[in-house]
Amino acid sequence: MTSQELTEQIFKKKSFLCIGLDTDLEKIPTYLLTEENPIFSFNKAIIDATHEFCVAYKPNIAFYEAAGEKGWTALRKTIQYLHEKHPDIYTIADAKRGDIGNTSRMYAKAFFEDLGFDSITVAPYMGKDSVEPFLEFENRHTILLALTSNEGAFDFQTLKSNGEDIYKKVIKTSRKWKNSENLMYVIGATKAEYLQEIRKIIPDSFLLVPGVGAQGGSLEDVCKYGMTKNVGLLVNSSRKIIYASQSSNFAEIAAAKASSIQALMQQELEKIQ
Ligand SMILES: O=c1ccn([C@@H]2O[C@H](COP(=O)(O)O)[C@@H](O)[C@H]2O)c(=O)[nH]1
Repeated sequence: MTSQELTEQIFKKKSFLCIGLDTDLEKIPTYLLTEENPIFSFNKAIIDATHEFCVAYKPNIAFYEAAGEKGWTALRKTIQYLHEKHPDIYTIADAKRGDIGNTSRMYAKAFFEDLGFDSITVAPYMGKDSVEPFLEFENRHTILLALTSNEGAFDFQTLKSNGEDIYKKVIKTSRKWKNSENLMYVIGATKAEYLQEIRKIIPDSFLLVPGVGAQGGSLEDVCKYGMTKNVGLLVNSSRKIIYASQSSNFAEIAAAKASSIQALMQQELEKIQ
C-alpha cells in the first residue's frame, strides 16, 4: 500500500488507529488455549471485532517468536487473513531489524516478499548500508526508530553529537539515503512535545507513534504537535485494546475500546478539514 492510499483510508475510516497484536499466551482468555492455534484464534477474533475502527495492525514479532513454531504459523495465518479479508488495512511488522547489508536484505525478503507486510520497523544504529536494502522494495515502508517511547530513549537518542541530538541526526541523515521516500519514523507518544521540532525536519513524513494507552502517552498532544494537513500519523495502542478484558466477550470489549479511540481521532481529524 502506498502512503497516499494509507492517507485515503485514514480519511475514509476517520481513524489513524493502529492496533498492536502483541499476543501473549499468558494474557489471552484461557478457554482459547484448547484451540489448534490459540494465538491465531485470538488475533482473528480481535481483527473481526475491531477492523472497522482502525487502518493498521502491528503484530510485534517478539510475541510470535517467543511461541516457537506455532507462533510463526500464527503470524503467517494472521497476515494471510488480513490480506484475504481486509486488503485495505495497512500492516506493520514490528521487528526492529537491521544488520550488515547482506543480512538486512534477507530480513527484507522475509517480511516484504515472503510474509507480505507493507512495512517493517528497523533500527538505524548500523547505518546506511543496513537500512538501504529495506528501502529497495517498491510500495513497502521502512519505519526507522528515531525517538522511542521508552525511558531508555534518553540513554543515547537525545545525546548530542556535534551539538545536535542524535535522534535528529538519524532523521536528517536517513533523508539522504537511496529511496528515502520509502521511510517512515517511530516517535513515541510519550515524547509528544518533541514532535514540534521533528516536524520542522520532516514536515510530511508518516510517523508511527506507539505509547498511547498502557504507556500513558497523550493522543491529544500527539495530534497537537505532530498532525499535518495529510494527518501523517499512525497512532498505535496494543495492550489497552487487546487485553481490555479477559472474559469470553474480550473481542467485544476490545472493539468498544478501539471505537472510543476512533471517536477521539475523528474529532482530531475534524480540526484539519
Ligand atoms: O518506541 C517504541 C517502539 C515500539 N513500541 C512497541 O509498540 C507497542 C506498544 O504497546 P502498548 O501495549 O500499547 O504499550 C509494543 O509492541 C512495543 O514493543 C513501543 O512501545 N515504543
